[in-house]
Amino acid sequence: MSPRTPATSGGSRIEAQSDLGTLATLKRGLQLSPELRKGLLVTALIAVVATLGRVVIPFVVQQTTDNGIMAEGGVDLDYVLRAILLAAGVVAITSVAQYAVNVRLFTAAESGLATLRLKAFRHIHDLSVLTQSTERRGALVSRVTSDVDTISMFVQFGGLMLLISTAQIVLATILMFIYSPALALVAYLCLLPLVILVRYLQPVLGRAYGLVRTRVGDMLGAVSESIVGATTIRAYGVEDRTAERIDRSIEAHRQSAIRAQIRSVVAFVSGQTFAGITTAVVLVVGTVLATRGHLTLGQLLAFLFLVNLFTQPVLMATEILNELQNAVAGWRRVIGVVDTPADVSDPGEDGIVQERGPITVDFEDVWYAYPGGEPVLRNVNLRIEPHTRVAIVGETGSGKTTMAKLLTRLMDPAGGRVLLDGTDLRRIPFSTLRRRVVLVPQEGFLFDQDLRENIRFGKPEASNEDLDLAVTELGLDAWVAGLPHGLDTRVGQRGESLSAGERQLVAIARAYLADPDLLVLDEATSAVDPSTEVRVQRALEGLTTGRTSVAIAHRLSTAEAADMVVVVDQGRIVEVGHHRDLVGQGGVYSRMHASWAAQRTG
Ligand SMILES: Nc1ncnc2c1ncn2[C@@H]1O[C@H](COP(=O)(O)OP(=O)(O)OP(=O)(O)O)[C@@H](O)[C@H]1O
Repeated sequence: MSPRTPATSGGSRIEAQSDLGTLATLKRGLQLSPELRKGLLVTALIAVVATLGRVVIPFVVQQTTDNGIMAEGGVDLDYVLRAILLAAGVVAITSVAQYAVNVRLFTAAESGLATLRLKAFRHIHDLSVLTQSTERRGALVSRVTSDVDTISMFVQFGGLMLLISTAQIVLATILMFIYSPALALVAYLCLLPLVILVRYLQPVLGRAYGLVRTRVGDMLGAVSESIVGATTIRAYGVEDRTAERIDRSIEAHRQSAIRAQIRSVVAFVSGQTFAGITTAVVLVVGTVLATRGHLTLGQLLAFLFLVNLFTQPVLMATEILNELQNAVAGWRRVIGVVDTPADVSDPGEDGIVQERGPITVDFEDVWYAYPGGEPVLRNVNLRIEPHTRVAIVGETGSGKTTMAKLLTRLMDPAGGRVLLDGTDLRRIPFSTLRRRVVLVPQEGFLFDQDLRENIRFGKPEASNEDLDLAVTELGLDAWVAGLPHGLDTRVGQRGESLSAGERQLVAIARAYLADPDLLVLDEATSAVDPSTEVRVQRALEGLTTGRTSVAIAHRLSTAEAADMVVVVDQGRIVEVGHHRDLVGQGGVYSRMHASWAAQRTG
């Protein structure tokens, strides 16, 4: 990429939904959940058996009427009895078959959708932090929970109905044409408007249900954001405004749901009407044909049953289409996640595995721009030798954190390369990279477990002895001993029962246990009390000693203690050197340092 063209890179957006058509969506959905396809043919065959039973009943009615009740020489009771027994047997077989179809679909649906959930969750983790942040967390959660549920509902109910209905229509049609092609044609003609209506309503319903799914996502997004940000909301007394936002999203969902339901009710009622008309017309035409001798009484009765068998699925079709549209909308949104390309991809086995040891870092003509924005890093060239403590300083928004994100490969540069021991980061497998490079963010995330497990995140296989040793070496033993249950003290959700400074200590201990070759530190800006500050500084000292480290320094005391200070200004490196030398140069750093020193003494 030419350095002169504004470089935009990183984070592909998570699609609100994939733009695949209905059939393509179903195909991709089945591809993602192979369990849904497995054994489908057998299930379809059992469904045919289940339907066969339903079609046999009108046939038995016709036979019983024509050859039993209307038999020449009076009612043939023996014949009627045998026919009833046959019908009972068929009903029993039908029930067993229907049960089997249900269970098979149910099992396939649950297994297939569990796979889909798993794929979606894994993929969300593969996406860069930038891509993830294009969507609110709650909305992402809704994609793997409620959207997948709509698919499940369709596969379990709609799928069954679809299989049975198709078989029912085919078998009923065959029997109708055998009895009377003319009357069968009449029935078909009557139902034609209904088929046209269903085709017209399908896209309308699709759009309506797509909107409902989007609104569910919005609603969950608003609610989860308000829960996560509860402290800030309370602190600024903006509960009313937040409640209004949630009310609005709930109201928008209510309206879209009602609109979709009204459309589906219209579809259902029109279906009912056409079905009624069909039965009436068949009855009238059938009676005329019967009186003229073209149809027996038994055939006419059977026809009425068959018309019912025929209209039922067409009626159900609107409901099945509802569910299908709902499921397709859900599928599209899940596929939108799964098919978002991972912009930061793991080279895996094709990558270059590196041994642990002293590490050299190079930024080679690195450019970066957040999607749609101006470059925030331009032409960055930097070499960091092994065992060097580097402090990156600069005004807020100058691009320091962006450098850290590129260095830990949370994002890839738009231009240029970041190299570890001469190898492009993009060619190093994640497993190697995560072992060699560790980022200590400003606010490390603590899980609702005890301190021990939180620290162990740095190295899951670490023993309790390793943990105790790490705590002692970092000079944290006195602090741990002062906690109610020592290392077994629970930290609460996101570490809320610890102070900001204590959370930093846990993050430092975690990184120490991980023992990386390169440490990237985003220095915390939150103020902590003096005694914790001393502890944090001591622990940081222990953590960075003998290691290559890059600290995004918010306190210039960190820069004073560093081996090398890198000064960033508006996305460019403007000065590099030791604190001592830079202060004397009268440049950006010396001005920053002078104002910082004045603030401290003032
Ligand atoms: N996710 C993002 N999307 C779009 N722009 C971003 C994003 N993150 C940062 N920026 C922009 O990129 C520029 C550099 O940001 P960066 O976080 O690297 O600055 P910084 O020097 O670390 O600032 P600070 O000292 O305040 O942490 C800023 O102008 C910021 O607004």
